[in-house]
Formats: sequence, C-alpha cells, structure tokens
Amino acid sequence: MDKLPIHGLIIAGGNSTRMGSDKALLPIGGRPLLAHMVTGLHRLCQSVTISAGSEERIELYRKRLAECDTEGWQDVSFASDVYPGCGPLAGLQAGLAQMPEGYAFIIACDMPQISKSLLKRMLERADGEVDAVHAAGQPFHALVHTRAAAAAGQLLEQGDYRFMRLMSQLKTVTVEPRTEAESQAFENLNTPEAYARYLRE
Ligand SMILES: Nc1nc2c(ncn2[C@@H]2O[C@H](COP(=O)(O)OP(=O)(O)OP(=O)(O)O)[C@@H](O)[C@H]2O)c(=O)[nH]1
Repeated sequence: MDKLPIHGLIIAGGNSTRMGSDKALLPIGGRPLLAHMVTGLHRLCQSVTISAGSEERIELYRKRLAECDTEGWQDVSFASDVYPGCGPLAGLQAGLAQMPEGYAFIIACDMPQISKSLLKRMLERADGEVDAVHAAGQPFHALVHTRAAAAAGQLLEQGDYRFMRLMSQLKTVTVEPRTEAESQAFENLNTPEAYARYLRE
C-alpha cells in the first residue's frame, strides 16, 4: 500500500504505573509491543519518531528494536522530552518539534489496533488549515500539525500539562469511528487485565 503523506509519532515516555512494567516492551507474539507499533506506523507513514522521554529510555528502546526483525524500518527517529516528567503533552511537544513539517499521526505506545480506515478519513479532513483532527475526547490516534509544538511548549512553560487543554486551544475537527474495528483503535493496554484480554482475543 502507498504510504500516506503524514509522519508517525509514538508517545512512549510514560511510567506504566498501572501496568507495573514498561508497556512498550510487553511481549506480543515474541516481539515487544513497540516493535508492532513501529511496524504498523511504518506501513502507513513516511517516517516514524518515538518520543521516549529520557536518553536512557531511548537507548533501551533502540537496543530492543535492534533485536527485532526490522521489516525495513531501520530509520526510526527518537525524541527526548524537553520538559521531563510532564506527561504525554511533553512527549507530543518533543516529537512534533523535531519532525518534518506537516501532519503527524499521534499514537500512544499502548494502542496496537491502528485503524487505517479511520486514519484515512481523518486525513481527508486535514486540509492544512486545521491544526488537529481527532475523535471526540480522544487525544491519540489523531492527526496534529507540527506547528502545534509551539502552543504545547507555551502550555508546558505555564505548568499546564493537560493534553486536552492543548486540543481545546487548537483549531480542530472531529472524526468519529463508524465501526467496531475503528472504535477498537482507541483501546489502550494500560493494565495487566487489558493486556491479558488483548492476548486472548
Ligand atoms: N514522552 C513522554 N511520553 C509520556 C509521558 N507520560 C506518558 N507518556 C506516554 O503517553 C501515553 C499515555 O500516557 P499514560 O497512558 O498515562 O501512560 P503512563 O504514564 O505510562 O501510564 P500510567 O503510569 O499507568 O498512568 C503513553 O504512551 C505513555 O508512554 C512523558 O512524560 N513523556
């Protein structure tokens, strides 16, 4: 399939407190979840960036990905947080700030069920004028223009770390899932129960 004219960003610098171990490294079919996420994004996007938080985490992820079948995606980029410890908004800011200009497809590291059909409908609404295209109440599996890095940085400077606060400041349009499969794109593996359920299904 032809790649879409977007770049992929995986936000992956969290603490995985609810899971109790690093979500990005959860084994699925013998490979870490992060490798599945990179493969999924690489098929759809021009490039893949992982916003991994710290330099230590970047080294760990680089090493773990290098152990996997790369399926052609040796060219993954990494970003470290400029505002460490400030949550997903800091991950978004760090990633967007170093990505090629344009729309970035933003996904959390614990969302393995990327929906190509939903993404394509989101892209149809990304006309260059809107800053972000997302489903109501959902910050991830969304398109955000790289110019939003500035507004994210301003919020972080003010000590406001709320991701949806950024969305409320941007010019956005919403695109809702139409099918069960599209809705599943928003499911996170953020607890051991969610992970066990995903492995069973
Ligand atoms: N780069 C970066 N990513 C983050 C940060 N905090 C959370 N994330 C990522 O943002 C996404 C959504 O965050 P959460 O689901 O709350 O992840 P989490 O903080 O690891 O999980 P909990 O500790 O259980 O709340 C996940 O993919 C996290 O890896 C951060 O400070 N920096």
